[in-house]
Amino acid sequence: MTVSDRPARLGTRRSPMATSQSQAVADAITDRTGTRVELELITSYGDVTQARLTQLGGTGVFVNSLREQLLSGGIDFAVHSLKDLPTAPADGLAIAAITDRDDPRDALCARDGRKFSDLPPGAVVGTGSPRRVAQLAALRPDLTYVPIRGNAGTRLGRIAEGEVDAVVLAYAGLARVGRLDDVTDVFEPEQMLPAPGQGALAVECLASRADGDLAYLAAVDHAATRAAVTAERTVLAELEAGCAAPVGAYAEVHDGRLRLRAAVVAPDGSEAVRRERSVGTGGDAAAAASSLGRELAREMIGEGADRIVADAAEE
Ligand SMILES: NCc1[nH]cc(CCC(=O)O)c1CC(=O)O
Repeated sequence: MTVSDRPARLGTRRSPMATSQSQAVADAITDRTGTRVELELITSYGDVTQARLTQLGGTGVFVNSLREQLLSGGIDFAVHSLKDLPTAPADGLAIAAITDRDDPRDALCARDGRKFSDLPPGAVVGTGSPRRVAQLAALRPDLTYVPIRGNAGTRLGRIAEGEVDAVVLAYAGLARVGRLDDVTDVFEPEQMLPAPGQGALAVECLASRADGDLAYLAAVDHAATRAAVTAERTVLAELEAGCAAPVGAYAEVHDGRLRLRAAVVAPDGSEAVRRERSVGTGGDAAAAASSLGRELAREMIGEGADRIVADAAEE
């Protein structure tokens, strides 16, 4: 028998977004490999705390509980939003697959169907992400940016309650919770670069099983997405920045080339380092992607990007 009797246990956070994306990955695995997959709901610290993301002290608040379950054998593999995954590799764990990326852009959901350019001066925009605040402030210093927490539904609720005039969220996340009707504008990468890894999902498991009994997970790996997010995450790692840093990075494969764009923007939008660079994707794509990210980051550091990151971390 090629298909195991016991379904594989996929660990996921409990939020509607997490369970929706985890179910999509579970279905893709079953479609491509015939392996049955069962969701195990895990509560994470990031889900229960009301603290601002920037005050939680470091990266990984959403992934630690899942990783504990992987290491203790409570689950077989976990699905993470790649942008929530720290760039440092975790001891004993491996990224067995990175699935085909969903729309990586950020989206605006505003009262009265307004576009970003139609928001009146002083309008209140809710977002807890320093990357979003910095890039938005660079475009519209005349708006007021306030932190906001909670899942997508809670954040969208703040508009109806009159607390904010608009919120900015990942388009992919809104799609996963069925809230695309709330989107009134979408930011192109030329205006605002997404978080490294935004829109992509990672399947993580014990390193010792990735080439063993869980080798079938490679069936949902997507090579072009893996190359793109490798380049983006290398920029973040080289800048010694975490997921709460004002760093945007986006790479895409086009006509056989991997094009990487990145921006580091001061929290008030007053200062920015933006660069882009591309490389041919023939040969070892993973190696080309990481050297592309490293070279771009070095250029940016030469222009003071590391200082902007360090200053932002002190605020
Ligand atoms: N930090 C929370 C988080 N992690 C992943 C997504 C969106 C989906 C994705 O990028 O895959 C979100 C919500 C948001 O940024 O609006």
